[in-house]
Amino acid sequence: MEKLSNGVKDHFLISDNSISPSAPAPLKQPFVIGVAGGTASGKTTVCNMIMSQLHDQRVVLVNQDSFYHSLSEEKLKKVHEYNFDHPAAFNTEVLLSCMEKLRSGQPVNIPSYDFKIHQSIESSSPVNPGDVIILEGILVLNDPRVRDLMNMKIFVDTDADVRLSRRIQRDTVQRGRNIQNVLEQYTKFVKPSFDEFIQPSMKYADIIIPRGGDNDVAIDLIVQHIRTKLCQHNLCKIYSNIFLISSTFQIKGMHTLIRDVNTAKHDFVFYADRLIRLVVEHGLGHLPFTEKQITTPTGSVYTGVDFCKRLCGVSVIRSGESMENALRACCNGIKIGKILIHRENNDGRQLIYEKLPKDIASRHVFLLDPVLASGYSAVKAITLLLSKGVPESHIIFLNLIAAPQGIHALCKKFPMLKIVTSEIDASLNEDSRVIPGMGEFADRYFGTNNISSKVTTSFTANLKSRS
Ligand SMILES: Nc1ncnc2c1ncn2[C@@H]1O[C@H](COP(=O)(O)OP(=O)(O)O)[C@@H](O)[C@H]1O
Ligand SMILES: Nc1ccn([C@@H]2O[C@H](COP(=O)(O)O)[C@@H](O)[C@H]2O)c(=O)n1
Ligand SMILES: [Mg+2]
Repeated sequence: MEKLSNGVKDHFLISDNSISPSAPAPLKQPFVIGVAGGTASGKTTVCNMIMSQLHDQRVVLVNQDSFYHSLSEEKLKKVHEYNFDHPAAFNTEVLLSCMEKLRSGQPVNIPSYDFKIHQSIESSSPVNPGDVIILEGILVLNDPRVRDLMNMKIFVDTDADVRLSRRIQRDTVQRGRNIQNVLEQYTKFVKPSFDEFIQPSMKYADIIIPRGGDNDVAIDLIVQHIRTKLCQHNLCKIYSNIFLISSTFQIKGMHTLIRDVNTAKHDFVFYADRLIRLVVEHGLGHLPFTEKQITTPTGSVYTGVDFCKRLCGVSVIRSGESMENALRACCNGIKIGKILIHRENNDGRQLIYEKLPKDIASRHVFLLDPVLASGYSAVKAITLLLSKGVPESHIIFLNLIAAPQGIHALCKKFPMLKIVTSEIDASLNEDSRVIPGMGEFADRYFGTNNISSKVTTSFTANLKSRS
């Protein structure tokens, strides 16, 4: 890929939506990285290294420097009294608007800045959006509005003496300064502003890179992480507690069958069971474990792990009951509780019935419901589990299909909860049903398509009389 500053190789058009927990996620969002650090810490060097390793991706580099206010004639006369290291030196409104446009897939005109004349020059060619947007600058982690745009925040942490000596060299060679100017500016503005604004912004970084471009290990790890994130669904980039099983053609094939309106009950059950088993196995992988050593028949010692034993399942009646067999098959003798939640209208939910293990507070709980739609029922179920003393971090919600609306609702309200799902669907329709979805899961699994409402009514009445 050609080296780009404020540019990108190819035009790449994506949906107009921005990532926000309330808006439905578009199909593909660029991954935004912020790279901050003191002057001459090696930010540009680190960005160039990341870009060269991501040569097969469309990467756009945006410099915060491009958004410096141009100095007026009056200010130019007293340039030695101007603080270029203060947040007010930047036109952050324009920076935000350019970043929003790039994030939503629109090309933008980013100004170029000339350090010799302290003026910005309108860039003639538009910058196209990319798969990855890197925003680099001394103060990019200082303003919360700018930080909120980022999926990954990096701080390049290089020793102050090293930075000063590099700055003297760079500014005298490239930026038309003399040593006297550089030292005066450094003492008067650069260092005090570093201490007041830049250094304190380090606490917002996800990754701190000591020694900047010399730190190959850090750069490799960052690139690896970006590659992983680029393959992920947008919602997995936003929330760290949603786990989407990696798609394979087998999984896609099973989804094709269970989603097909013409699939007969027998096949629906067979393929739904296979998918449920995969989700359950994946969910089990999120349990804590302890190291265990055993002796094999050869007399050798094998160091392995011991499964977590304090578990239980809780199925949301009726569809969640379809997942019980898979859980029992994986965890012999596991206790399984039940919850029945009645849907009153689109957003109303009433808890009708609950039967939970008495000691549920001391167990890790697998909450079972094959479809996560609006999330109202799941919120009700999780709230019940929390009221019984189950720690939020001990609840793993297993489902086959999740709608973005349900994911936003749960992940925002319960950040410690884990959700394991096999596919994330596009949206909900006006009846709050998942689309494309697979229709009424319980009816298709239990073969109650025609008698569903009668069964549910009598079943609900029966359970009410039991409780
Ligand atoms: N690891 C390094 N070793 C030696 N010189 C470096 C190193 N990293 C950066 N430099 C030099 O230091 C100066 C500032 O680096 P740069 O990456 O532009 O910093 P920043 O973007 O943080 O101001 C440049 O002249 C660059 O070539
Ligand atoms: N006209 C200007 C504008 C900025 N500076 C200095 O540049 C530094 C930021 O750029 P880095 O590449 O070092 O991150 C900043 O510390 C300003 O002091 C300038 O000297 N003249
Ligand atoms: Mg730079």
